[in-house]
Amino acid sequence: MKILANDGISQKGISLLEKNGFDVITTNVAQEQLGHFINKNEVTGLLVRSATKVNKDLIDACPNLKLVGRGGVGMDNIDVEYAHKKGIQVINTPSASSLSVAELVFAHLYGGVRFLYDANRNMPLEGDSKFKQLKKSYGNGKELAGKTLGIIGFGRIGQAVAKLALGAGMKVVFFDPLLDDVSLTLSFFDGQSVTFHLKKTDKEELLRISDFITVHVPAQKNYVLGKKEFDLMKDGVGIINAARGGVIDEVALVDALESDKVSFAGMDVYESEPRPEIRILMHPKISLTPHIGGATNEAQDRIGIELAEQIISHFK
Ligand SMILES: O=C(O)[C@H](O)COP(=O)(O)O
Repeated sequence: MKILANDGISQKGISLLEKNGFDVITTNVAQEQLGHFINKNEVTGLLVRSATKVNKDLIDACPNLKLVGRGGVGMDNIDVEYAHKKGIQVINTPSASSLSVAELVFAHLYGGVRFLYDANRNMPLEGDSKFKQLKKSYGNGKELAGKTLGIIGFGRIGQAVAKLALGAGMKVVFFDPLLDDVSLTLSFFDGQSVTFHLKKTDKEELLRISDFITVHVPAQKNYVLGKKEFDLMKDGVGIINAARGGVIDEVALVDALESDKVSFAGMDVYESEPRPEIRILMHPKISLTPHIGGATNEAQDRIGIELAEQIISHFK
């Protein structure tokens, strides 16, 4: 059986598949040529990340496709319902990248409260006075410890973020329409553990009391944070979006940054991807990353292995 990993797959995933008799192709075929390539090479399993779109057109063009695997969490680039209708199995790896996304959220948070994104851009090549001036302008940083982190969406990634926050000495509040109380156990390297019991907070209350807000929900039809929500927030709040573009209204976000309602934003995903709007790209109070939440060696290894194991058990 031939598998095309069109957006790449870790070597560990490839090796496991090959050891079990699968033929793995790792070429990146352009969207327009994908249907032709799949048919010509008799590919029956297509693996993707977020770049390749598995839409109705592609599914219709590939009648011999039996499985689509998403290396990652979000399935918004796959027409899952239509694939199922055509008898195609669709799989993903819902938990393999949670910790990596959570760590990126913290990279944005720690970077935000100490102005790292701006300091990097502005460090002078020479000149004592410019250095002194920057030292002063970045002289009112904040500690995360003791502050309140509001987490909207409390699935695997939201909970992984919460664990890091609790470990960093933050107070955590969460809102998730599907959950009430959650117990989280933090395990330490020496085998000790601590369990925290968290109660769901009302969304409005979360917006009012949080010093930082991070969103961890799937792709949405409506904004989760727009003008109405920004208006309710504390002055100087920090905002993180490592979930999906379209979850936060970017026009309202830029307005809130300009009025100092929001002090900084950390963004890994954009309403317009892969080319974010220029006002987002150039904004001095936004820390930007190019959709790399799950892009660590560890997460990609776990993803590759999990995909391979699911494929092996499905076809054997
Ligand atoms: O949904 C996901 O798993 C993340 O957004 C990662 O997307 P990527 O696989 O394109 O990096």
